[in-house]
Parts: sequence; structure tokens; C-alpha cells
Amino acid sequence: MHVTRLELRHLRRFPELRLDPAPGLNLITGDNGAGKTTVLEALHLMAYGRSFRGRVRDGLIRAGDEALEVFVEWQENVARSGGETRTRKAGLRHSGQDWAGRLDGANVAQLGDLCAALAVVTFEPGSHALITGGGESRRRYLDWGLFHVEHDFLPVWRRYNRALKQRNALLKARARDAQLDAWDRELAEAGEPLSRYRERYLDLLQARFGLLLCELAPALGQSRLEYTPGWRRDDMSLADALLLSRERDLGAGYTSIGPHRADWRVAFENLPGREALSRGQSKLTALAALLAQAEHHDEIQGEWPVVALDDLASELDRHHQGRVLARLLASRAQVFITGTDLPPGLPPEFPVHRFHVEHGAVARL
Ligand SMILES: Nc1ncnc2c1ncn2[C@@H]1O[C@H](COP(=O)(O)OP(=O)(O)OP(=O)(O)O)[C@@H](O)[C@H]1O
Repeated sequence: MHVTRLELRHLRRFPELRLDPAPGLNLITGDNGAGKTTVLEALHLMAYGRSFRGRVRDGLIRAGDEALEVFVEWQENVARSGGETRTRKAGLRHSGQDWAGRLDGANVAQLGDLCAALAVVTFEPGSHALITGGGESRRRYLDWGLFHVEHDFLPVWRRYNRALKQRNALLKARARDAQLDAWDRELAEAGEPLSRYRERYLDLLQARFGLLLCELAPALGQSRLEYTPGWRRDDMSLADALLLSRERDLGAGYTSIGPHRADWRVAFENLPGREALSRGQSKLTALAALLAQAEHHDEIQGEWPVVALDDLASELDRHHQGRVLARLLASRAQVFITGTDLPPGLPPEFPVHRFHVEHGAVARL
């Protein structure tokens, strides 16, 4: 899949901006504060419904404006049609309170519909949190992959989250057992398959992740991805676990166990745990996880997601940059890289499409 047009309005410093990227490697340069990251942020916003730099109400909308708008047009392979492509278009308007989305000319009821249509893998300065941060980003990682490769996943995910919201509201209101029984059943019926999807997906990434990490950070040795379901699944069903935790949950006012508490971790042969990773090593581990996901997407969907690498040169040394870029070039993925200059790890023979951001505008070099 590759983006052919990206337009944004009232996003951070830009009143408006349009970028017509090429397939392959797109390099966006500019001075500090020029707005390079904002361009990737716009793409990420469309693909995830959120920024990687905080909430919309925390300054994503340009000062003095009411709402931001992003428009993306992209080409994607039509699955199993022998190389046929189609053009897709999505638009998003966000005021901080309300949002409205359009996909291929029609309004969408859920932001998730946009996220499921446009696949973007983003690696940015905060991406090490995937390995060293809290479990939410790791659950989101699994769910993102599943949205894109498993058609039946989204309804299960929505059903689970709706049931969780209802159960939590009832717990807060200290509802009666009969009411809670119904939502426990619903939560368990959605939560069991949700958990199996996630575990199987992580398992499918296992081999690719191991190879990528060996290539990117050989000193870390062998590694394994390990899943924890969020309740003692080996001992009991989710329905039983919910019943067992009901008293405690009524006291706390929220559901303390279940797939919304699931997590995964990387177990290293040569290290006691993630705490022993250097910052650079945790970045490389996160990158291996993201690239494993992108490769898997390619295997299932027949094409790579768009890859957005923010400030690559400050994240990786030139040796690692070179390896990552060589791998991406071989994949034929569309890649966006931002930086104040050409990344030092970029081999001179690489074909690159260059853009420069300056004074609130972008120019093709
Ligand atoms: N809500 C806002 N309204 C107006 N301007 C904003 C707003 N939020 C951020 N900005 C400005 O927009 C720009 C955002 O820059 P961005 O982080 O995209 O730059 P960059 O080129 O990636 O910079 P760096 O190289 O320093 O990482 C900055 O100049 C910032 O001051």
C-alpha cells in the first residue's frame, strides 16, 4: 500500500499542507520545529485515530483554530486479484471533542473503520515504550495487527469493549447480581476468542521477530515473545474468573481481570529482563517487533503497510540505520523518514524522493 496524497489543515504549525509522496523511500528534511514530525503525525492520526504525541486536545490543533483535518489518498492491492490496485480515500476532522470521518466517499460510524483501512507502522522516539512501558501499548500493538489481518477480529474486539464498559458502569453503581451475570456472560463470550486471537497472533510473529532481532541486535541472543492473558486462563475459564473476582471488583468499581489486562513480553536468553536493556537496545527490540508485524501483514495481505520512521538518525546509529533501510528497500514498502539531514546510514546509491519543510510549506527537492 502506498500513500499518493497527504493533506492536512490546522495541524500544529500548519494552516495547510499537501504532500504527494512517491512509492519507495520518501525523506522529509527540515530544521528543528519546521514540522517534519507533524507530517508523520497526520498519517498516524488517520491510521490509529490518535497521535503518538499525546491527545488531540493537548495542542495538536493549530493555536486559534477549531478543528484539524487530515485527508489521505492511497493505492492498495486488491487481495487475490493478481496485482490489481485500487485507490482509496479517507478524511478525518477532529475538534478535540468531536470527530467525523469519511472513507471512500461515505461517512464512517467508528474511527476504527479508518484505522482498519489504512495500515501504517510508525517508529518514533517514544516507540521504546512498546518494550519498556506499560501494557496498554503492547495490547494496542496486538490489536492493530489483528485489525489488519483478521477480518473477524474487529467485531469481537468491539463486543468485548462494550461489555467491559457496561460491566464497569454496573460495578460503580453497585448493581445487583442478576444484572452483572448478564454482562459477565457477554464479557466472557467475547473475551475468550479475543484472548485466543491475540495469543495466536503473537505466536505467528515469533519466528520473524526472533530473526529480525538477531539481525538488528545480535548481542541480545535468542529471544521469545511470551503472552499473559490477563487472568489465570490455565486454571479457569474467563466466566469463572469474573465470578470469582466479583466481590473485589464491586469494591474497586472496575473489572480487575480479563483480556483488557493482557500483556506480552520479550524474554531474552542472555538478559534477566527488559530492565537490563539499554535505551538503544529497547528501541531496536521495538523496531524488530514493528517490522515483524509489517512482514506478517505483507504475507497475509500481499503488501507492506506504509512505514513511517520519525527522526531515524537520532534513534539509531548509522550501522543500524543502514541495516534497517536495506531491509525496507528490499521489501518495496513505502517508507517515510524524517530528519534534519540525510540519515548518515543511508547508502548513497539508494533511490530517495526528497521533500523539505520550511516556513510552513513543503517543497519537493
Ligand atoms: N498547536 C499548535 N499551534 C501552532 N503551532 C504549533 C502547535 N503545536 C506545535 N506547534 C509548532 O509546530 C511545530 C511542530 O514541529 P514538529 O515537531 O513537527 O517539528 P520537527 O520538524 O519534527 O522538529 P524537530 O526536528 O525539532 O523534531 C513546532 O514549530 C511547534 O512550535
